[in-house]
Parts: sequence; structure tokens; C-alpha cells
Amino acid sequence: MVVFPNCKINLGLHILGKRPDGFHDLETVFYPVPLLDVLEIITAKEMKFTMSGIAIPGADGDNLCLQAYRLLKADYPSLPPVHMHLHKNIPTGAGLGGGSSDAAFTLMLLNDKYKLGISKEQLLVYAAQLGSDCAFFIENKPSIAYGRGEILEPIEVDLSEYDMWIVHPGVHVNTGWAFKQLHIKAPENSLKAINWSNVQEYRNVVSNDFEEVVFKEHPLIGKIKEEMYANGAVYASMSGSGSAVLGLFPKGMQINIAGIWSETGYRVFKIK
Ligand SMILES: C[C@](O)(CO)[C@H](O)COP(=O)(O)OP(=O)(O)OC[C@H]1O[C@@H](n2ccc(N)nc2=O)[C@H](O)[C@@H]1O
Ligand SMILES: Nc1ncnc2c1ncn2[C@@H]1O[C@H](COP(=O)(O)OP(=O)(O)OP(=O)(O)O)[C@@H](O)[C@H]1O
Repeated sequence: MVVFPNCKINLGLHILGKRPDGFHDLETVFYPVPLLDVLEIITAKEMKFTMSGIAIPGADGDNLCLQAYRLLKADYPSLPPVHMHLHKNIPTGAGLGGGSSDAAFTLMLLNDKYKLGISKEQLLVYAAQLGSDCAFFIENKPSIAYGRGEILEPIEVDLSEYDMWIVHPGVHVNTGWAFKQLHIKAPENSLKAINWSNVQEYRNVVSNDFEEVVFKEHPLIGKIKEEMYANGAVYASMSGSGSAVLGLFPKGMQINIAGIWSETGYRVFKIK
């Protein structure tokens, strides 16, 4: 069975405070984006995990797909050994949640393939154990998120009238590091109060608290955002804790990619 884990972008991200468990409470809008990994799982004589595509830092044994398998295997010992193959397209350490998506899709695929009968509510609980933004991918609908990112409410956001470009500058931002750099202050507005149908207004009212600290450490990421606005973006922002930057442009607008983001290591995605 083959599935295609997608990524997410954050539209706005407010860090509300540090919690006793070391995590942070946040407010953000998650929006699913069809930039896809490929995950195949087949029944095997013994466990095997293989990968192709973009290399992922860290040991293969720590891969979130395997962590998801182990989490279910502990509660469902009848789960047979499998061969999982992950083809990685979504840049890592990019704020696009690719690892979290792979984990969520592994849970859903195993549940479907082996008829484990796990309810959506229980899948959300498993997902939240694997990563803070993992639960989002179980629902995979535009949502406003609270708590660590696992408390989700659907929200009406439709960006289909715009062309979306995502630029990844090849820099890996460690999410834990980014949270440690923050100087937490009360947000100027609530993302819930924003009129999400007015995309033209986003530039004035939608902000990401990570940008200040991440741009300071990696000025080239801030530069990408500036370049998006200089080249006609209606809205541009870093996603999550970076390093990917998304831009919304008027539909059909021609952008001279080669002239703007041709530096070595940069990857530019036009989202279909
Ligand atoms: C920044 C976001 O991308 C926004 O969508 C997510 O909140 C990050 O979610 P994630 O990558 O799934 O994060 P996790 O793997 O759960 O946590 C990585 C590290 O980030 C920090 N972390 C993460 C989420 C959160 N709400 N508070 C935190 O302080 C913790 O130090 C944690 O050890
Ligand atoms: N299947 C996987 N895909 C990507 N990263 C994985 C995977 N499994 C484990 N990881 C580890 O998780 C780290 C972060 O991965 P991910 O791509 O989700 O980061 P991110 O894009 O910054 O996401 P987020 O927005 O959730 O912070 C990687 O550096 C890697 O060590």
C-alpha cells in the first residue's frame, strides 16, 4: 500500500508561553500543502526500513515512520513485520512538518492495511505522542491550533485563488533551538479574530514569532521573504520555525526564479 504524506505551512504563529513540561503553548493556523513524500508499506518476513530521495539527518532507526510503527506494535502485538520504504521530497528542518506527516501517515496506513480498528480520536492521541504538529496531519484540513499544536479546530481558509511558492534555502533549523531563542511577549492580535478570507490583508495582520530570532541567525531567510514581496507577493512568511519561506502571488504571475533564487542549495517549489 502506498500513501503520499503532504506537508503543511503555518499562517501566523504566536508563542503564548512556556509550559511546566518544557513545551510551549502556541496559536497557529496549519494549512495542508501538496508537496509530497511517498511511503510504501508491505508485509515482510522481518522488519526493514529503506529510504531514497533527500537524506535525513540522524539514524534510520530513529525515523518517525519506525517510531510510529513501534508505538502501534506495543498496543497491537498482532501487527506483522513490514518493509517500509520512504521516498523523501519534503525538505527537513524546514518548518514544513514533513517528519510529522510521515509519522501520521504511517499510523493511518497501518490502521487501514491491518484493519486495527483504531478510531480517529485514538489516532490523534497516538500522533500527538510522536510530535507536536503530528495530530494535524490526521485531520489534514486548514485548522487553528492551540496547546503544543495538537488542539485543533477547523477553520475556513482557501488560498486556491493564489499561486503558492515555497523556497527552501538549504538551511536546517532545529525546532528545539528555535524555541529556546524566543523572547516571549503577548501577541498583538489573536489569529482567531483574523478575517482569513481577506488574503490581501494578511501582510498587515499575520505574523510568525520565530521570524525575528531565526532571521537574526540566518539573514538569508529574511532576505527570501523580502525578495518575495519585492517580486509581487501578496503575502510572504517563514513557515513554522523555518527555514522554508512561503509566498502567495497573484495567479499566473510570472516569477523569474533563476534570477532570484538560483543560489546553490536553494530549492524552489511551485505548489500545484
Ligand atoms: C514550530 C512548529 O513547526 C509549528 O508548526 C511545531 O510546533 C513544531 O512541531 P514538531 O516539529 O512536531 O515539534 P516536536 O518534535 O514535538 O518538538 C521539537 C522540540 O521543539 C520544542 N517545542 C515544540 C513544540 C512546542 N509546542 N513547544 C516546544 O517547546 C521542544 O523543545 C521540542 O523538544
Ligand atoms: N521521516 C522523517 N522525515 C523527516 N525528518 C525526520 C523523519 N524522521 C525523523 N526525522 C527527524 O526529524 C527532524 C525534523 O524533521 P521535520 O522535517 O519534520 O522538521 P521540520 O520541517 O522543521 O518540521 P516542524 O515544522 O515539525 O518543525 C529531522 O531533522 C530528522 O532528524
